[in-house]
Amino acid sequence: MSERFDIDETPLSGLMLIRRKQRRDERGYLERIYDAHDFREQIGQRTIVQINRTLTQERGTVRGMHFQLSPYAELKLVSCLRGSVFDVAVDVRQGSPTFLHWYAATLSAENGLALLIPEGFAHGFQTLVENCEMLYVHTETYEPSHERGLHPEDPRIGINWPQPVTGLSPRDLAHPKLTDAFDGVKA
Ligand SMILES: Cc1cn([C@H]2C[C@H](O)[C@@H](COP(=O)(O)OP(=O)(O)O[C@H]3O[C@@H](C)C(=O)[C@@H](O)[C@H]3O)O2)c(=O)[nH]c1=O
Repeated sequence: MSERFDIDETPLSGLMLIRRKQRRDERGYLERIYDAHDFREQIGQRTIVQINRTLTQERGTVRGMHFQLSPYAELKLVSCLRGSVFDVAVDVRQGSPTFLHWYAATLSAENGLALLIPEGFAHGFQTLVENCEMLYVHTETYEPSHERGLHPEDPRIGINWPQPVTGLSPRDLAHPKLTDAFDGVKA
């Protein structure tokens, strides 16, 4: 039990839904984004190596679905600090009973929700309003040669995006759709 967070399991083992508990006073609030002690079970021996922030201006924009291959596979804590996003993780773990299942949560500053996404998941999101800011806490360095992606509209995954998918980057548009040959990654 943590004073700073609710940490809940999702239907996909290892993928955790986090809720930040704000400390409010007349000035506003303080909330913790990451806590090595509270997340010790999930983080294990990993270390935080980078923290990134993005701004996405247009509503409906999708970024994703991204993951890195071993030895750069990573756990990431994904939080929304402004706006509201439909945040999605897809299980791509070889042999997983929930292989290619997806889980989504609406993340916003107001609801204080975040996803803690371990190795073996692809991640992406769709902005539900304009000007969404995301904060990523990563346990591995960015290694473009080991980056891979799933197409956000891959019919084999069937993510139920709340809005038409727009704003894909050239890289995300080029993600190939899955074939039977894809049996996942070692997590
Ligand atoms: C991810 C990343 C990108 N970059 C550079 C590469 C490029 O010039 C620019 C934008 O990169 P991208 O197009 O990959 O950005 P983006 O599409 O926002 O990538 C992100 O998407 C979400 C869904 C995630 O889960 C993140 O981990 C990350 O993959 O920033 C870094 O320098 N460091 C990084 O860690």
